[in-house]
This record gives sequence, structure tokens and C-alpha cells, in this order.
Amino acid sequence: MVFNWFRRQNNNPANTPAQEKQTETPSTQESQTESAETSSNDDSPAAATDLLAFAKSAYKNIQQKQQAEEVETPSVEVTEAPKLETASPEEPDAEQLPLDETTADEPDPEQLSDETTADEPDPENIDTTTEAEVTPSGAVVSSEDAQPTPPATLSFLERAAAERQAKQERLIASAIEVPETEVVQPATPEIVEEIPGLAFDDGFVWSTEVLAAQGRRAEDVSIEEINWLKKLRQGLDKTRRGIVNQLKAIVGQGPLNQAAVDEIESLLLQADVGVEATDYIIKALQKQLREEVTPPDKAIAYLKTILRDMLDAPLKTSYKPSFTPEKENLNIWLITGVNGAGKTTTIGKIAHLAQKSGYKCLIGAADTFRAAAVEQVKVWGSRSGVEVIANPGQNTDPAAVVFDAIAAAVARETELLLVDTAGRLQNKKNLMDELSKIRRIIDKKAPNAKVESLLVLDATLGQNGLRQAEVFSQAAQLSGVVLTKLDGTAKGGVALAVVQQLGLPIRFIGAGEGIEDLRPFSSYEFVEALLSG
Ligand SMILES: Nc1nc2c(ncn2[C@@H]2O[C@H](COP(=O)(O)OP(=O)(O)OP(=O)(O)O)[C@@H](O)[C@H]2O)c(=O)[nH]1
Repeated sequence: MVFNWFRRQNNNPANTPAQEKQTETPSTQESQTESAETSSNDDSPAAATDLLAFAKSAYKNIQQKQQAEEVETPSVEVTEAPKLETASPEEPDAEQLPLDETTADEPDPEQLSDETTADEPDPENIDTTTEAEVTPSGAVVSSEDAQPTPPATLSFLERAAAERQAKQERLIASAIEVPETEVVQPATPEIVEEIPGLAFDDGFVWSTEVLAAQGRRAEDVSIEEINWLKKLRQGLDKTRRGIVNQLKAIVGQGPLNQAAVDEIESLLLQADVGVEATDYIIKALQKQLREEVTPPDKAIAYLKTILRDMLDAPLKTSYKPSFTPEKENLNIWLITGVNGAGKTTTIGKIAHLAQKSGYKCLIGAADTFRAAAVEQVKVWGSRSGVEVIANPGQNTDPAAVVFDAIAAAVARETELLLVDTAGRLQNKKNLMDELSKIRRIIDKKAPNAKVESLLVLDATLGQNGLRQAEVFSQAAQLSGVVLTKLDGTAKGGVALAVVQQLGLPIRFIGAGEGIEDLRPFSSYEFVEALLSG
């Protein structure tokens, strides 16, 4: 089953492509916020224990998937046929090592559970969500599935509550055998063996909590998603540190007075939230906090709701909530923005996501204004394994490249054509002329294509970037923004300014230079990363 990285769900193999087209899934933003809203308010100790158990279960699932993959690799062939020319001298050992380690540390799942039982004498009390086994077909099945479980349609927290109830009933039934002291569940379940390169740390637990709150099951949590969320949170560290602690202190002091309002205002402006968005946030906060004394955590939860609503607002008006490329149809995404904003890198990263999600993808190198731009896009094309259509001549007509790219896309039944465009034209009129010419070609050559026009914005430029954005939004019929370089900037609040001032939805965010460092935007994840201190 292929995971669709644009809608962050598995493509259902049972569905025909036509069915998939009709099942217009809500965007990451929409689907996630709904389930998150119900669950994020539950901060009881029981919910915290459940979330920790969820994190542990997710960790074990990742570990078992990796071990299953290792077992599936033909390590026996490598060791049995040392004369094979393709195998380098180090490779057999490298292959064998992890296997040996696995056998030494975790001889079989039985033994693993024995160890756990030794720590926690009551088998009833062992968290059932943490046990998993590998079926003969290699699929990882949580042992939850082997026991009567609440219906899968329930949210994670509802299921957790039902499981708690069932556990409690079982404990009561076996109360005579269980000494009271041994029933107590450890606050932090121990991880038996750490996955290399993936620590079971605060960042991991936070990431799984964010995924759980969005309805993700422990067995569906992947290492890539964890890495991304950790990166996003780390990237917004500077912005977060600048805001959260001070905000908590201010809103925790009681009803908002003028001095508190002034302080919040300056904090938001420092994070480049912009005047308009800051005013909106302050007014919304005042509505709630003017009269009551609200505990800081509640006030922050309220602030999170305000920010999420702001970020999702464009989707509720004119913009489609989902922008997942349609399968078996040509989708053309024009990527615009000033040079240096991260256009080429973004194209490479989106091409990579498209490849991973099973789309037939192609890149059109229509930034002919700068010769090096074509070479750069070619490098990213080869990194993501996507072909690039370019015109070898210098200063060729970008519209001609788009023409060729569409012809190639149609001939190859391409599903996603990414078009790089020039960002540095002498003036707004030139830019407008060029982009409208490209749009005319698209309308003529691919009238049925689904066209998106995305503006790439460098978050580190803060408010200055927004001024450039205004020029582009007049020249290109923009349908969304890609916010790049969110890693390491203290100006992460610019995301709110983008939405408030431009009225455009954020479609992707970039938080690093690597090929995996870009994901579809989720207001829930962004706000959690921004405000969870
Ligand atoms: N830290 C960080 N750097 C990024 C990110 N996205 C892009 N960059 C870097 O920003 C620089 C410019 O990126 P490009 O993709 O070349 O930008 P461009 O808009 O295509 O500009 P030209 O190459 O001049 O056409 C490169 O060094 C990228 O590695 C990001 O999300 N985080």
C-alpha cells in the first residue's frame, strides 16, 4: 500500500483511481484539526499515561518493522555466496551485524514479553497496546488486534478510555492474585532497545502525541513522520522560546489589562506575526480573557484555537481544502517566487514526495532567465529520480519550455508537472507578462489540467518577504504559499501574517535543506510546534 504524502494517508488499493478521484479527502489541516480538537483538551493523568503508552507502542512498531525488513533482506545469500562480485567486502559483515545483534538482544518476541513480565508481574497490567507480533507474511500486527478491542471507528482517546475500562474490569476480576503495589503502572514504560538514530526522547513522545491527536494509530506511525515533526518543532524552537514562556506568564496573571495586551502585542510583533494578524489575535484573546481568570494552560489552549482558525481561514472561503494531485489526471503546479527563496529546492522536495506517493512526475525548467537555474533544477531532478524538460539554449522563451513540458507530460501520462519559473525579472510588468503567457499556454495545451500556482516565500525575511509576495500575487493567480526556511528562524510567526495579509492558504512548509525537509502544511502541527513549550 502506497502512502500518499500529500494527503498523509495510505492510498487504498481497493479503490479504483476514479473512486479515489471522487473521494476528495479533506486536507491535512481539515481532517486533523477536527480530531485534534476533541483530544487535545484532555490533559488528565490517565490521558498522559495513555499517550505515553501510545508513544511506546509506536516506537516498538517502528522497531519491529525495521527488524522485519532486515529479516526480509537476503542476508543469507550474502553470507552464503561471498564470491559475489557485487558484494563489497564490508557488506556481508554490515548485513550480518544487525541480524546478530537482533538475535542476541531479542531472541524472539516471547522472550521480549517475558522480560516485560518480569518488570511488571501482572500480565493483565501490561499495556496491551505495546505488544505486537510479526505475522508469517511479515506484517506487523499489534496484539490489540488479537484481543477484543473497541471498534476502530472510535478516536484514539475514546479507544484508550474503553481499553482502560476493560483493563480495570480484568484487574478487579483478578484482584486476589495481584498484590496492590504491583498493579501500579510505571510512569515511563521502558524501551527495551533503542532504534539507531531514533531516540525515544521527549521529541519522539511529543511527535507521537501530535499524530495521536490527529487520529493516527500507533501501527501507522512512520519514522519519516516522526523525524519531520521533530525537525519542525526544533526549527520553531527560537520562535517558540521567544513567545511561549512569556505569554504563559502574562496570560496566567489574570484578566488581560492594558499592560498585558501591550506585552502580548510586542511579543507577537517580534515573532513577525505582523500588525494585522496581531490585532486580530489580541481582539480574539481579549474576548475570552478580559473577564475571567484563566489558568495559563487553558489560555494557551485558547490561543492555539485562535491561531489554527486563522491559518485555516482561507480554506473555508474560496480555496479548496484539498490540493492533493488527482491521480490519472494532469496536475500542473507553477512554482513562483524570488530567487533565493528556495524555489528549486522546493521543486526537488515536492518531486520526491510525488515519487514516494506513486505519482508519475515531471519537471519543466522554465526559469530560463538564469542559466544556472536550469542546472540546479536538473540536480534536484536526479536526486528525486524525476526527469527534467529543459531547453538547452540560453534565454530561451520560458513559455516554449512549458509548451514542450506539457507535450512530454501528456505523452508520458504524467500526473504531476512541476514548473520552475523565473523570479528575478526587471519589473512587475515583465513578471506579469511572462506568467500570463505561461498560463495561456497551459490553458491552450492542457485545458483539463488542474493548475496550482504556488508562491515560495523565505520565512527568514519575515515582513520583507510579504512585500515581494504582494507583487507576485498581483502577477500570478496564486493559489497557495510554500513557506521555506522555517528552521532556525525566530520569525516563524510570519505564517500567520501570510494568511492574514495575503488571504492565501499555506500549502507546504520547509524546515531544512534536505530532500525530506518539506511537508504539506498542517495548521494543527504548526501551532503545536509553535506553542507547546
Ligand atoms: N535552512 C533551509 N534552507 C533552505 C530551505 N529551502 C531552501 N533552502 C536553501 O536556500 C538556498 C536557495 O534555495 P534555492 O532552491 O536555490 O532557491 P531558488 O529560489 O531556486 O533561487 P535560485 O537558485 O537563485 O533560483 C539554498 O542554499 C537552499 O539549500 C529550507 O527550508 N531551510
